[in-house]
Amino acid sequence: MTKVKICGMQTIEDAQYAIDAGADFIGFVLAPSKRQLTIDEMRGILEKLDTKNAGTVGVMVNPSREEAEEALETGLDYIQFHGDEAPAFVEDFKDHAIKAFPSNSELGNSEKFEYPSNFILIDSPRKEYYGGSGSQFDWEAFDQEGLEPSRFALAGGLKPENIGEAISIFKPALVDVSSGVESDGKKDPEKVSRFIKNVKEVS
Ligand SMILES: O=C(O)c1ccccc1NCC(=O)[C@H](O)[C@H](O)COP(=O)(O)O
Repeated sequence: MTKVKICGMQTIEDAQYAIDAGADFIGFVLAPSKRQLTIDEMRGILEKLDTKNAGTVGVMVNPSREEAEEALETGLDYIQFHGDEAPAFVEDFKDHAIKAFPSNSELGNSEKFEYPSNFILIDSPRKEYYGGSGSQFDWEAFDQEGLEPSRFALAGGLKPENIGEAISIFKPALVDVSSGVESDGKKDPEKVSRFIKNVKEVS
């Protein structure tokens, strides 16, 4: 079954709602973003959250080794490396790593899959920030050759209305959403529930 990550959590209530609605992973953005949290703010949420049914992910862009280690020390399960991190850097966080690439990355799929990470996430091209744009990339033009299905994660403009089609095209192991489950810039419980329900229905 396709797993679901709901990203861009900013409050305990939103994070707990997503977990209780069936999210497999919840994400906190620790990089420049309209959703950015400090490590201390994220720690404050994690301390109060019942996370036994979901993995927790901190999204970082080109962090130093010390910053990534500090984030993991809060009890996070994974760091999502959303910048231009090298394979050797990600290797040091093996078993706790998701590596993201924009769909227009110059790296071939086999080079991406050489990264020693739990998931390889394909997101839309970068805009103002490195992720969370809410834009869908050209699914038909994207070459899936070389993608390793058990580690392939899909993001970029996903929403309750298009997630069924996305799963039928890509058959990803994980789907990741932020903007598509928001209204007026805040997580919308109805959209979060509908997104998760639609994923479970088709996978
Ligand atoms: O969400 C952000 O604001 C963000 C900013 C900088 C780097 C990464 C960011 N998000 C990472 C995610 O995992 C998002 O879920 C992913 O980019 C998809 O976002 P969306 O297109 O809004 O669903």
